[in-house]
Amino acid sequence: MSTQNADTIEEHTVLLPKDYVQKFDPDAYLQFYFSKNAIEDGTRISLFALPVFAQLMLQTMRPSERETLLDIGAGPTVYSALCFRDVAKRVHLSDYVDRNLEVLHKWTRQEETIDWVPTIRVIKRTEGGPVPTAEVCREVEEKARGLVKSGGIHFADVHQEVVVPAMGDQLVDVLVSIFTLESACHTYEEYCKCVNNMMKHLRPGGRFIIGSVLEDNEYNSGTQTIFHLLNLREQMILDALTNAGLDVANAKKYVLDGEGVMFLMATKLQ
Ligand SMILES: C[S@@+](CC[C@H](N)C(=O)[O-])C[C@H]1O[C@@H](n2cnc3c(N)ncnc32)[C@H](O)[C@@H]1O
Repeated sequence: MSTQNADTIEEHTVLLPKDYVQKFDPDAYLQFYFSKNAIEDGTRISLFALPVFAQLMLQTMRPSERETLLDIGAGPTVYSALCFRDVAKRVHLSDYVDRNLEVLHKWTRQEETIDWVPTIRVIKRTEGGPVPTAEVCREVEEKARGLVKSGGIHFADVHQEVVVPAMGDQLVDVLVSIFTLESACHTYEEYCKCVNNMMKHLRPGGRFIIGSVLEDNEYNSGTQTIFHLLNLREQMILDALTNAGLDVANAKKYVLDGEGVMFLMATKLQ
């Protein structure tokens, strides 16, 4: 996700975790990562890993064990709801930035946001089967939208003891967080604390799914707005998850070296 190369090192401002509320632009982010061109140009590793995890959950958990899913730091994106539409009955999307939550609300009202069909096509390709028709894509999106309407759209702050206050005492069966903690944290100590905070929303025996950037210092959130990332080695993430009570030894993990990302699904120990 770095924007520098050796020949053209340019001075640029790197925004910090505290700048998300002021400076994160949901439209620029969606355009940069989820527009038709962006989806067709690059591999979205998440759209490969999440459907694989979804399939695994369908095979290993009874329907009654996977009713609720919470995505922490979803930003303006709905791809977790799209990927896990057959896994859960209720999907809760949450984020720190009100503008992101507004975009999610717009999507539930079927108002114009980004066109999710290119993303749905990639998800369907990962799931296998024929190239989906426009009607199939519409059904996938409608199902995901229904799940989010049954769940909710909530404020989240990973730095708080109670990350998503709107969840109250309700523990979820599946907790998802993609590219959020390394964006929200300055130090590894903070990171470990935030993992512990998040994990309080997951029931023992439930699944935690994390997507993380590895060993990078910054990323482009669209229109050359560069945000800081906490530089994490894989082992640092595994240690934080182990200490937070996850069964890391038996986790399902994808590390894509060329891409500098890791996706992992682990069970919360009883
Ligand atoms: C790189 S984006 C990832 C968005 C989405 N999960 C995805 O995969 O495209 C990082 C997200 O972290 C959110 N974030 C930043 N600080 C946060 C905090 N303290 N608590 C929760 N989320 C936060 C931002 O608002 C932003 O949506």
